Amino acid sequence: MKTNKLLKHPNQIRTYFKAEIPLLIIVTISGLIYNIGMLAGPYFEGQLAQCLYDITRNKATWHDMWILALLYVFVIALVQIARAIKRFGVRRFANDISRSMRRNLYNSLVHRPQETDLGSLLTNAIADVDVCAEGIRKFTTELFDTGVVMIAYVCMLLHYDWKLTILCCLFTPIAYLVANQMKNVVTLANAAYKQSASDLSRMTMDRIENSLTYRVYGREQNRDAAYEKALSDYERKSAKANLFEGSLTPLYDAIAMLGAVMILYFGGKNVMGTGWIRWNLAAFTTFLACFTKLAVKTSHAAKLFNAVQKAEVSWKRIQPLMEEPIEDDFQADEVPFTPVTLSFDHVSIGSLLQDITFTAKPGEIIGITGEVASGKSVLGKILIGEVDYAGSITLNGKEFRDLSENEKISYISYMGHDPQLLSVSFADNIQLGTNVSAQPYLELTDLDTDLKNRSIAESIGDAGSMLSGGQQARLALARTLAHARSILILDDPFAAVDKNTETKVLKNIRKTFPEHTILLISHRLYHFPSFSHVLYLHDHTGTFLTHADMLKQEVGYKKLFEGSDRHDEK
Ligand SMILES: Nc1ncnc2c1ncn2[C@@H]1O[C@H](COP(=O)(O)OP(=O)(O)OP(=O)(O)O)[C@@H](O)[C@H]1O
Repeated sequence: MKTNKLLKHPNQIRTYFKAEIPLLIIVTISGLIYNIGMLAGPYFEGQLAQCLYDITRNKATWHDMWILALLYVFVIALVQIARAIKRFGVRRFANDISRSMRRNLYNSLVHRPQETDLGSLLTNAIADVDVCAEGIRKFTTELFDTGVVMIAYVCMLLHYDWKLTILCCLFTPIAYLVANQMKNVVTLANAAYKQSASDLSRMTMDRIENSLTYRVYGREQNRDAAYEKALSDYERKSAKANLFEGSLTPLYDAIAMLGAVMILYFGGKNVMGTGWIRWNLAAFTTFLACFTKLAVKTSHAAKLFNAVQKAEVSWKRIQPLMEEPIEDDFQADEVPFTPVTLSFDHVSIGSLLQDITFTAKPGEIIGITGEVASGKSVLGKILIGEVDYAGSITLNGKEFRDLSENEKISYISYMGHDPQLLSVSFADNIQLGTNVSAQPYLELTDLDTDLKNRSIAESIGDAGSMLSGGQQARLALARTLAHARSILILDDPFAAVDKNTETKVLKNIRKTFPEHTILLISHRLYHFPSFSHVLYLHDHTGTFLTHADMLKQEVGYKKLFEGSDRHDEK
């Protein structure tokens, strides 16, 4: 049934079935009515044939025939209604499963530590969800349309003549074994065909990409000959693969239908009164019709297993991605501000950084700097739960790793390297669906000057494509500040901003957030002298001092600081 709730235990397939129990009951009932009702076809065909025979012998009338025909139409109509209900139910069931899987998958992916390529992971995972849902739909359909109906047909056959049933059904496993043997040949032919197709497209790409080189070096003729050879190979192999594949079903059907010869012979004897059992014409016709329908169904039985197999492969890929849901209805903006003291105590991140110890108090700005790739950004990402660490990090004495997701969110605001702007207006990018007023933050980040002739309701283009790098950075900063929590982590917020604007914005930040704890990661150190302390990352560790002391003690820091100034003078 349609649900907007995230399912608990999303990594167990039964979870999705459990959520759909009412729908499954409807599918089961309508599926049983439809598939058992399928027996009505052969039964009425037999009765009609018998009735016709009886009319010729004056044992029945055309009126009887009419009644029988009407009854037949009525029963078939009922069966078809059940079929429609079942089909609708199965579709709905598969759609619901697809929706639940997508919701849970999306939820676990957005709460996952940053993946290297989340986009392609999500694309592949969604494709797998589709295969899974389709597999479940096909399995449910085939379970009734093939599984249940086959059992019903076999029961019907056994009821009429069990010896003849065994005899004629013997051909089905033989057909299956032969088809299975053929399958290996078909698989080999298909593999050769796919290989040939891939060789051909590789050669085609090579001809297109390197045509100039081949022409300049006079190798075109040689390439033409090789291409012709690959083309002929492709034609031969594709014809072979198609021929084998196409012959599989007719061969299966031909062997399975040999059972019909048995029915004609032994069933005929039953009608003549010299067989194992006494039959009238109706029994003979019903038995034959039932058998032909069963033979056709058995040739589809493999579908049931194929559907499951395919879905299983996809499920195995997405299962590890399905994590327990995290409900997103938490509103961090509603949590009142509390001044926070942040302490790092002998924190290490693998071999990248060791023994980082410092304390940042409310109202302080800590400048974090270091050489390229020294781990500045990774350090900031610890506090958004993206990076594992050893040692201890406390917020007002509470261990960071013991906080719930929501507690972490309510303490920390983070602005990373990538502005991650949405393709909406200036205002919407800042507000993010909340009631916060955008204008003060545009002023705070000096964006209001840029917006003199524009409206804040104007779109910023695809992910901010209509803004300069500096404007993108300041808009991202405005958004972070509009949702400022106790600790602000700003990773290179002024990378694309000129010095004057940087000075102005920093002054505004100090004024607006006097009690916040701010970690400012930067390559540019103009303002570091005014910061409370500096954390300088070098040689896989960090030194924490005031700017003045750092200048005296760390030559590397001194060079960075002087380099920053010189760079600015240019
Ligand atoms: N979780 C992690 N554990 C260990 N190393 C990591 C982790 N994540 C990234 N790294 C590596 O750490 C190195 C430092 O990355 P980081 O982005 O923190 O550098 P940075 O000091 O911010 O550099 P830049 O000045 O270029 O911005 C990179 O080589 C990166 O591949």
